[in-house]
Amino acid sequence: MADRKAVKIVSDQPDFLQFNNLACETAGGNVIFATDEWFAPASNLLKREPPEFIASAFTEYGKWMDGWETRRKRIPGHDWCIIQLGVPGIIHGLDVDTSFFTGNYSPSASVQAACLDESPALTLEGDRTGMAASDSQFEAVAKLHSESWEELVPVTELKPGYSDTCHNYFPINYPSRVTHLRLNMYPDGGIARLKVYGVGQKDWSALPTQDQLDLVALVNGGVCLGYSDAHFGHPRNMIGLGRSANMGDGWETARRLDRPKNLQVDGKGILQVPGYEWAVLRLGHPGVISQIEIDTNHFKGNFPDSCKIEACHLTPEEEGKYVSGRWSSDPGNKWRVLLQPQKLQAHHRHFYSCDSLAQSGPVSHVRLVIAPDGGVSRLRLWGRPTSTRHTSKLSLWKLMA
Ligand SMILES: NC(=O)NC(NC(N)=O)C(=O)[O-]
Repeated sequence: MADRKAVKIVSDQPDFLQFNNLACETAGGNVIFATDEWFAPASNLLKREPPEFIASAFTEYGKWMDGWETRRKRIPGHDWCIIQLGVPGIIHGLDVDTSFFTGNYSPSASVQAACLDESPALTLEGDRTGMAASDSQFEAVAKLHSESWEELVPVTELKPGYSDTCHNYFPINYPSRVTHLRLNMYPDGGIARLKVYGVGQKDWSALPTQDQLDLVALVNGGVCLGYSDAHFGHPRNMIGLGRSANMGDGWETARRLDRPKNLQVDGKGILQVPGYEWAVLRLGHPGVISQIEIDTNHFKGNFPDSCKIEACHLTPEEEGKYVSGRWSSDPGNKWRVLLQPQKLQAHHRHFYSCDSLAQSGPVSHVRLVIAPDGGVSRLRLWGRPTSTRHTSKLSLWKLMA
């Protein structure tokens, strides 16, 4: 399976890679305009799967490439595209990934950001035949919606798409909510993927307080802050849109090596094992949880035997203590059981309503514990936001050993 790739955290990788990809097509990200898409469409930038190279693949336009690739420019100007984020939010870092673009990568790029009320009504078309919109045409349309596009990344040289140079990481320190990005290539060329790492920011004031919603959903500002293991799939996948596409679209740990040689179960049929795995998530807004869904979709020979959920309410300052440095798996004994240990089934949606939940107060963080290991495709925490606002300050992400 192409995207079932081990998430191996290498120490020189930036912390921001742990946040959500707000531009991913599976989160609703969309390219709304590109100056030129001769060799390969800009929508490829937002694909979830890692870039591929197929040596024998050609189209009538040239070599098939898995990314956005424009013509060799023979007229003034440069190429650019506009991306509407699937989830508007605060951006903490970018990866301009040039994988497999070697003799045809874009030598330099810059990125601009805007917070637009709605998508610009771009009727301009970048195509494979004529010349696309000029900068002045674009400005005329975009300025109707935004005073200015802010520079997130100045014009910067990119590295070519060899396996050891393809990731061009840019930490971003920009405190405002972003809805759209403009990616500029100077002057032309190819970029495989644009990953936009950050945390969603929802306008909670517009929401009737009686509404129940999934408080941990990516689109509602949920974010994974720590985990014990993510060998096959990152826990952030659990808060993605809709049901999971495949096993790669979920949280999957490696098999624990401390499993007893002969397994035993207790009276409830739950395996007696010493080890477990965990993931901590911060809700988009503190709230009272009244229904939980744990979906093991696609995990058939590798679903966890059991799970439980703990929860707590932390202020941003308290959170800072646990997240700055290393997230402690036991933040000052603040965890309280929300869902008692439950036996799980393969490839199944498990629903737990208020009667099964052990507490009713407002919570801001949860810890999903699975035993001994395995995969969970989705976690949904349905509830009502409470009036206290959790200002999500930037959480420095660190992995635990
Ligand atoms: N061999 C190539 O990749 N050539 C060209 N690109 C594609 N995709 O065909 C080019 O000129 O950059």
